[in-house]
Amino acid sequence: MSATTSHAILVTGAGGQLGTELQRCAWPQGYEIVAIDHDTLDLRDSEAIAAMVASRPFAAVINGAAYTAVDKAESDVVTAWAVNAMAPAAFGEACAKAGIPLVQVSTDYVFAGDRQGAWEVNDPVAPLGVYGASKLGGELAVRTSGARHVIVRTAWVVSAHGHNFIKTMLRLAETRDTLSVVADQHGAPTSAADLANVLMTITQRLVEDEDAPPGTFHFSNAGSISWADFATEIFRQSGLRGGPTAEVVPIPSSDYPTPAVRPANSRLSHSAIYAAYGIAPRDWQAALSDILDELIGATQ
Ligand SMILES: NC(=O)C1=CN([C@@H]2O[C@H](COP(=O)(O)OP(=O)(O)OC[C@H]3O[C@@H](n4cnc5c(N)ncnc54)[C@H](OP(=O)(O)O)[C@@H]3O)[C@@H](O)[C@H]2O)C=CC1
Ligand SMILES: Cc1cn([C@H]2C[C@H](O)[C@@H](COP(=O)(O)OP(=O)(O)O[C@H]3O[C@@H](C)C(=O)[C@@H](O)[C@H]3O)O2)c(=O)[nH]c1=O
Ligand SMILES: [Mg+2]
Repeated sequence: MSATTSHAILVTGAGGQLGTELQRCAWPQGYEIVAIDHDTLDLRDSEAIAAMVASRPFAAVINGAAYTAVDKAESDVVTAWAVNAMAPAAFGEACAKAGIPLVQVSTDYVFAGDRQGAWEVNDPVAPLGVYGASKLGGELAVRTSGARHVIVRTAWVVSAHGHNFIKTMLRLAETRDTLSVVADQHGAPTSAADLANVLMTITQRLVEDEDAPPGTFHFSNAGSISWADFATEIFRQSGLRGGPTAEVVPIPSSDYPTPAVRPANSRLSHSAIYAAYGIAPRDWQAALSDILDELIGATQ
């Protein structure tokens, strides 16, 4: 730790979308981000998690890692629960012992998506698949761990890095003229960079202000669209940059069978995060534009 560092923040998922962006954030002076990847710490190892948290005087932990392969989780239940539920439990226990706050990230997939309107933080959860259920297990473990904590549920995370819907669409468009995309699942995308900034703000508050509001919050970019709408705008903005384009054919989910069932309504209300932290998201189109600037280059 350098002489000027007073707050070391342990971040998991260093190689993932969120972990990458957390390392790119403009953290305030005095903060040091200790970002660890899968090779450094396997989250299936609860004892290794405890040892890592106790290894130096961290000021907070952000658990940005997760088992995010939604379909694969359906047939890899034990690993999904180990990473998404048991690891947060181990972080909760270790953070409670160390007396430091834990920031956990969760998902819209804890909801069944069977109602209209945006989901509020206290709405009833009823995950449709193993991924959502295991993430809910992680939420419950953190809530009951005794650690001071914030849980941020987000949705449809995208960035210029890692695996995500934008990169999949651009890759498929390289070889196909038309793409069939589901039009009956609604939500809003979330820029991993915007989410990282939100988690930075909340973590800083938790570290510096013991009265910072704990609990569960929702964050995504602003808007309400279907995956087909998202794909259409990806190709419109990609085309403006000379990038790949394809015609999007809207289809029902029944025409795109997958092992895991996805919620029809993933819209997340921002009222709680605004009330507690004054955080209001920008529109998803602006966030998409920044990501395509990075992936393809700025508009000519
Ligand atoms: N992606 C999305 O659309 C959404 C994500 N979220 C949540 O946001 C958070 C961040 O997601 P995102 O950045 O997109 O996820 P990514 O899939 O991009 O990254 C997850 C990271 O977790 C790591 N990881 C997985 N298993 C282990 C393990 N056993 N030990 C150590 N590390 C492991 C992965 O490493 P490796 O690849 O080496 O296994 C990867 O670097 C997660 O909590 C996720 O559940 C919520 C809603 C939507
Ligand atoms: C590639 C493709 C996907 N789809 C559909 C499948 C799915 O319903 C939707 C999005 O595809 P994805 O593979 O990105 O879906 P998925 O991996 O389920 O995305 C989810 O990931 C987890 C980690 C979360 O927490 C969620 O918020 C959500 O972002 O688009 C098509 O209709 N056509 C296509 O060509
Ligand atoms: Mg996926």
